[in-house]
Amino acid sequence: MPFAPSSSIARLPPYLFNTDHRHRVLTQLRSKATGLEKYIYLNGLKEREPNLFYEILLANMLEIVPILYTPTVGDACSNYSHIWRRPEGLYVTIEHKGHIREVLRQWHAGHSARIAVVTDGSRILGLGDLGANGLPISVGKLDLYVAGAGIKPATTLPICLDLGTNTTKFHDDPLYLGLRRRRPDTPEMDEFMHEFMEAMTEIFPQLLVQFEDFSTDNAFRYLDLFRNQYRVFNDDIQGTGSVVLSGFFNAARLSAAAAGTPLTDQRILFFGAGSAGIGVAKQLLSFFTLQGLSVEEAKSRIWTVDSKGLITADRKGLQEHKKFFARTDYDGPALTKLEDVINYVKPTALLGLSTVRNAFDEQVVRLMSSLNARPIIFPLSNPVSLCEVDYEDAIKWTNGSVIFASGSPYKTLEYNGKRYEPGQGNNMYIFPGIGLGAILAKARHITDSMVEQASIALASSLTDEEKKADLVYPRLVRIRDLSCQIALAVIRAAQKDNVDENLLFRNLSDEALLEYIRAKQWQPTTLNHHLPRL
Ligand SMILES: NC(=O)c1ccc[n+]([C@@H]2O[C@H](COP(=O)([O-])OP(=O)(O)OC[C@H]3O[C@@H](n4cnc5c(N)ncnc54)[C@H](O)[C@@H]3O)[C@@H](O)[C@H]2O)c1
Ligand SMILES: O=C(O)C[C@H](O)C(=O)O
Ligand SMILES: [Mg+2]
Repeated sequence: MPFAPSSSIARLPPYLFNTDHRHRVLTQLRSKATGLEKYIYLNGLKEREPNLFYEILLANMLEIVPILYTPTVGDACSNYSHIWRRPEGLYVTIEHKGHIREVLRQWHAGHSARIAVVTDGSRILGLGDLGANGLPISVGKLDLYVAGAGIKPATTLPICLDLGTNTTKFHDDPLYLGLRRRRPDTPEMDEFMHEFMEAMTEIFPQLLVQFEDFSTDNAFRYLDLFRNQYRVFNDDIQGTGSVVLSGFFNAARLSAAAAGTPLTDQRILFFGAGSAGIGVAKQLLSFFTLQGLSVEEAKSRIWTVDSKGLITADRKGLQEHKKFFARTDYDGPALTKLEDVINYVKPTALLGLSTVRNAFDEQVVRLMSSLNARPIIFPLSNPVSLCEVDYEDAIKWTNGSVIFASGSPYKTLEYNGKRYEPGQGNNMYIFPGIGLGAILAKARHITDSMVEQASIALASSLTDEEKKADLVYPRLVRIRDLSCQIALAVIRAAQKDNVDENLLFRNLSDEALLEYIRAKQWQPTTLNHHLPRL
């Protein structure tokens, strides 16, 4: 009789227990030729061995976050219909209108979701309307909730709303996974969104909803419509505002050390006036008023530019979200070239949220450098292929004086024998901590002051060593600790605003609450999980 293994253990290679499976996984990952292959490999690993996946992610944040998240997640979205392997999240489609509750109820069986990231795929990073291909954005943000804030994986819910797409090439792609139709008009979409939010709240009463990568008009409209009714926030408006304020605050401190300009005398030029640009401008305005400026004084420190040039109040047909910061004090000929705007404004800080690759060219960067001992230049558009200026060029053209943070990651580099370390001004530093704080406090709403306090907590978290290295953001490897500090600030702000339902925290000291938050963070279990499942 030939030998027949009687138990599954016999299927394991004999020396497996003496090898390090983590090492094997990293070796396999690193052998993949492209970012997209690495992305596919990691998501397969997450499905097969979730504990191992999160353990490896936590131990190798700098290497793995840019694969699961920005910039590679942008490639994953662009190609999602072609690389799709298995269901990874929930699709709610416009055809479900009228029975969204039932769709959510089906998903709910066995799931107790606490945080959902919801996109409608209409403005994925700077890549435009990707329709049903947008799901990986929600999946990637939730990977960071788990890794960065210690939210339990089983309580996360990635959602893509498939309302069609206006990118018609997808309608003709035989592999496209979504509905082949154009997006609905505003009244129909509003009806859908109201039904969706009502159903979400009914089926998942504890749920926090993060809106992600909605096109700008809808991003502002649904935030305004829902923020006082449900537990929601918009990451691109509020998360980005909060994270950029933190970096700006630390950058202003560095620029003040070189030029003596007080924080409230900074002159900030926004290149790009969409959900992100205006979200950041509003956050800065609010911060300036906390520093003692009136709203008018604070507004006078901010200039915005869109594809038509400097935004002025006399421009015809200005979109609603651009009106507040439109300048009333300029009546010359339209300023359409960035260099002309810079010569007029003389900014101390230039923030890019425009999706225009290389918009900060050599002339622009040298001009900023000629105006400032240490120019603040933040090219924040994602992914890296849409970034307004590469780090190396910004260093070279300012002879190393630039204070820099980009939306997508850049590597540390050497220039003239000195080491330079870039900042990454990405909302990934903020949303995990806001979510963690809001969930623990059982906050009914996400208030402005919760978002603002998150920003201040992040800005204040630089260590002495990080300050010495001229950093404007803390190192990403500390994200779990940073998320605890941000969550603490968010909980305290929720208490002040009386939106917290978990009243027990009110009696705890900051030290005790911080300890509690730390203890609540989910950890991948380390027992035996490095063995493949049989
Ligand atoms: N770093 C981060 O954390 C972060 C967060 C959110 C968004 N973003 C990035 O910011 C970018 C913009 O996002 P959004 O939601 O505001 O998009 P959006 O489409 O609403 O805004 C883009 C803005 O740029 C302007 N613009 C376009 N072409 C221009 C040109 N040639 N000159 C000047 N202005 C021009 C548009 O008029 C618009 O005001 C995206 O790339 C997104 O990935 C980054
Ligand atoms: O997703 C990111 O990397 C940041 C931001 O939310 C964006 O839309 O670009
Ligand atoms: Mg986004």
